[in-house]
Amino acid sequence: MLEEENGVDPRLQAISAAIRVVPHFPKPGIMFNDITTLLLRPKVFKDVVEIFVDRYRDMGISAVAGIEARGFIFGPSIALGIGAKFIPLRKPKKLPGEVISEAYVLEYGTDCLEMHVGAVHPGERVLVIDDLVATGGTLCAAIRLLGPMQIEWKACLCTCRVPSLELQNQVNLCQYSAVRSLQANVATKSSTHC
Ligand SMILES: O=P(O)(O)OC[C@H]1O[C@H](OP(=O)(O)OP(=O)(O)O)[C@H](O)[C@@H]1O
Ligand SMILES: Nc1ncnc2[nH]cnc12
Repeated sequence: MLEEENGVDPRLQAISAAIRVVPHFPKPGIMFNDITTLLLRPKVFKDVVEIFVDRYRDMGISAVAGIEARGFIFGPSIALGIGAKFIPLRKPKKLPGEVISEAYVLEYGTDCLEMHVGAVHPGERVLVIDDLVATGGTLCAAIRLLGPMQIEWKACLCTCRVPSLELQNQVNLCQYSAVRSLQANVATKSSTHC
């Protein structure tokens, strides 16, 4: 478990500091949170995975769904750490089998997520992983995609939250965690509905 100083996990500061913020990328006005700088620091990268593995192991989670592309960086390690399968939620026209799709609006564009039919079964406990939440549009799309599957439980995890943006209402109703949030601390919101 975590060694804590004043109730705050000391790893969180290092995780927050390792994420580079690049102004005006990919468009003027966007403060881009670049997690590639975190990936260059193996200890910090490992800490991110371990924080989520520690939190979600032994909770009967059978599947981790990672959102392309950056959810593929953290998701598989977390899945292996908790002994779950990994389900890629991919961008359009990448999956060869029968898919279900969900379109969504981003801070700087629009996109769509797809999942193979049969990847998850009713009653499974599923964790959704991405690198960060900005407007929450992507997480909402993942939740909408998984919604009809009648899964028992879902949570959305991210390494950081872009603090200047208001989350879409649906994400505020989701359970999500952000290592870096307004307080540069772990933020967790819970609800049974999304
Ligand atoms: O909360 P939101 O406003 O939806 O934004 C967050 C999403 O945006 C980024 O991905 P992006 O769509 O840029 O794709 P990428 O992972 O392929 O770079 C990020 O990895 C999240 O998936
Ligand atoms: N501000 C941001 N930084 C990094 N990735 C993002 N995806 C959407 N908004 C983003």
